[in-house]
Amino acid sequence: MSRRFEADSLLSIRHVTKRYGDLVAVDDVSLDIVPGEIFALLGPNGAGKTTLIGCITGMITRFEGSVSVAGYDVRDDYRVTRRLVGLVPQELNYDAFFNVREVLEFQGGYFGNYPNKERVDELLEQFSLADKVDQNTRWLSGGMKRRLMICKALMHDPVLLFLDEPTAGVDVELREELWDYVRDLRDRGTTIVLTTHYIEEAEELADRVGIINHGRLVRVAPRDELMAEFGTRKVEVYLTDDVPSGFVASLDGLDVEQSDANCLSMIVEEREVHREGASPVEELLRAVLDAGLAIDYVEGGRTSLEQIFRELVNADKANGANAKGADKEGA
Ligand SMILES: Nc1ncnc2c1ncn2[C@@H]1O[C@H](COP(=O)(O)OP(=O)(O)OP(=O)(O)O)[C@@H](O)[C@H]1O
Repeated sequence: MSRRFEADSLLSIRHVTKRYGDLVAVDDVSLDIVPGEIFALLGPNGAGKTTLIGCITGMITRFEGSVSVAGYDVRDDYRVTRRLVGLVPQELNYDAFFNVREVLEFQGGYFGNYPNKERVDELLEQFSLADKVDQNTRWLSGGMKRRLMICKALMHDPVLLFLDEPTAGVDVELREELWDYVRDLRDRGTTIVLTTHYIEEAEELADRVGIINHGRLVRVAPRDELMAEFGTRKVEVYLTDDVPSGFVASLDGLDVEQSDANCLSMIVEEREVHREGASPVEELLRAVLDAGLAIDYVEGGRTSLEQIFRELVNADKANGANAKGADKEGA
């Protein structure tokens, strides 16, 4: 059994490529997942997220490159890595005729752990399902079903948990509830990789974000770094009266627009907000007050990862187009 485990990398993905005929679903992906982090793999439909997870969790075994968990190769040492990894797939994956306890006990059985009443009770308690233990799974609410799937994936106490689109199609309230459970899991020591379409989900939960498009990892960065690099803030200053004519033109060096009769708006890059000295926001407010104008209220918003994501994906497309152009020129 081979084992090369660098302590700062629980999951090590090296040059993984998965082809389906001519389609390259995962294209030369290399990535390390650090113990204790929540990592969000963010990408549009068909980007290759589920395929990449399949290569790690043993659903897909024919791929180029290598993947190891805690130093164990997922193909050579699959018996070990299956115990280290848990997967919550997108679709419901339990027998609808079982009750809650039976679903979990059977799952424990796959890992030689049947019946494990203590583990079942512990998980049901942790995921607020204790009072549903004897309930038929068909009668659980959508949120309870999702929580039961997480419990099922945790029965063998994996160190690394994959959540494939954990909140796809769930309402906002339920999504926030599931986020709390995911954070709690991480706080208890489980390392988490989740895939999502929802930028908001990555922004809320992830320590680091990997953006995947057409099978390629376009960018991996700490969430806050992405926000600082690409994020912008919008500030709107509403005056009690209309903006006097000529006032906007007098704001030298400030990129301010009059977006309504009584409203001045400005887009500020995140790094400008935190620069040394007066920020553009402060300069605008000072100019307004110095001109003797009265402020009714001020509104502010923050651009989400959505915009960052679009910019990166567009940059990737442009690079791809350039590369194609260069290929043609070279041909
Ligand atoms: N078994 C398969 N045979 C052929 N093509 C496949 C197979 N599985 C996936 N694909 C293709 O591989 C590409 C990546 O699919 P994948 O499911 O990994 O994307 P995804 O990012 O998870 O998408 P989604 O967010 O919609 O779940 C898609 O073009 C998909 O059609």
